[in-house]
Amino acid sequence: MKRIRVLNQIAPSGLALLGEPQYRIFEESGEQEDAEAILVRSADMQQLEIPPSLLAVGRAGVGVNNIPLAKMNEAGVAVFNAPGANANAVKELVMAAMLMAARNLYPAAEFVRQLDLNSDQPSKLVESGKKRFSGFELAGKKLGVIGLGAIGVKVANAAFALGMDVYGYDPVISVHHAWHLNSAVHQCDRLESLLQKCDVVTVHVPLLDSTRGMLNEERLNLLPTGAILLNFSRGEIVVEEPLKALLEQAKLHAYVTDFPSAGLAHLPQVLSFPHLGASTLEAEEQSAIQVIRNLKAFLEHGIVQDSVNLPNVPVEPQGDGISRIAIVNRNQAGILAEITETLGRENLNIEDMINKSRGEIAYTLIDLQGEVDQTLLLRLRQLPNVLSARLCG
Ligand SMILES: NC(=O)C1=CN([C@@H]2O[C@H](COP(=O)(O)OP(=O)(O)OC[C@H]3O[C@@H](n4cnc5c(N)ncnc54)[C@H](O)[C@@H]3O)[C@@H](O)[C@H]2O)C=CC1
Ligand SMILES: O=C(O)C(=O)COP(=O)(O)O
Repeated sequence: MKRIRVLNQIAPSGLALLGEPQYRIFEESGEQEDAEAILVRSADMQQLEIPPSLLAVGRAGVGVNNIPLAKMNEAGVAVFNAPGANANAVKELVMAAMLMAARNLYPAAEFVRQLDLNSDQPSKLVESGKKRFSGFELAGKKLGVIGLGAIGVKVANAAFALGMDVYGYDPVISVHHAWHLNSAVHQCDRLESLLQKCDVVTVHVPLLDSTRGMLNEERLNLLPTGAILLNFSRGEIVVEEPLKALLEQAKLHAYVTDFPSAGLAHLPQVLSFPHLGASTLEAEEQSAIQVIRNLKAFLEHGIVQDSVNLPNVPVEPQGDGISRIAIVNRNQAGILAEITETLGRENLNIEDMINKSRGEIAYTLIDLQGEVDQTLLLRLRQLPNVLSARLCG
């Protein structure tokens, strides 16, 4: 039985794929030492102790900044996410946010909530108040999309359909996403040129060392007066103090974010949501199902698909009588020879073997004739550059 620890609420339709008797799902931290896999959404795992039994982490969503990736690499633990699974949910919220900000919908609705509609002439109150909330149309305005991945491409295409003139910045765009981007989207080679010209700017990059504080004082100051900034990516991508100053000086029309902060949330030009981007039934189900399928394929057969730290190794298992060993190792010269030598000493005949690397880490999948015992796995784990070794199944 494989034990799966769940750190956040995961869609039941996904968890249903991990049925008994093969799997047992638990939440309590007391049993943590035994978990072979952890399922998580946004719970912070940075300080979590990694149990020696852990083989994999599944993030039912996209962002993995809550997971200590370097620590996972060092422990030979595979980390999976669900690329694209919640992109439509985020796109729809971003479009709603853009419209809310351009048409001042939140303060307008608040105004109506406070009106005395039982008065003699409620329509007079409505009509006299509405001029305070006059907004602008999106059609014909320039939208800048920073990060053209699963979400950015959908936002760019939807904005184009609304009649916006769309600019995109992504120096490392994938071929897959480039194929799906409307060809009318203008390409910006420099972030600065996008910021200078766009009336609305939306950011869709992952939180990495290279993107933390990417929208700093110098860059924020390039935004045209009256611009709207949307951040449904991560709070840390925008530097708060200069943004606050621009909002207080009314140089920006609005900041709409999914990541509320004490320093900004109280400002009238700020509209904050409680990290709602992926909180739809559809996105929650799709994310859970997608990541759990990949997690199962890894635990049961050593197959790697959509991992954020291991290379893709989509090799189906062979027939009966074949044992499969999965090894996560440092990507260093000589390690394969050490592994095959260790197997040779046990007279084990290799049927098939694949080794793929990704940065500092490599993954080796070996199909063998016959039985594999715990002593062999222990010997493999003791090799200096082996991070984890296990028998699949
Ligand atoms: N508010 C919410 O509930 C959600 C927020 N997110 C956030 O949105 C982020 C993006 O999600 P996806 O589009 O699904 O990810 P993705 O991986 O498909 O796209 C990210 C894009 O950013 C680009 N990029 C990376 N560094 C860049 C840089 N320095 N400048 C410009 N572009 C850069 C990449 O090339 C890639 O195309 C996630 O990492 C997460 O932080 C994602 C889902 C839900
Ligand atoms: O997928 C992401 O990156 C998100 O930010 C969504 O987070 P959540 O799964 O709603 O906690």
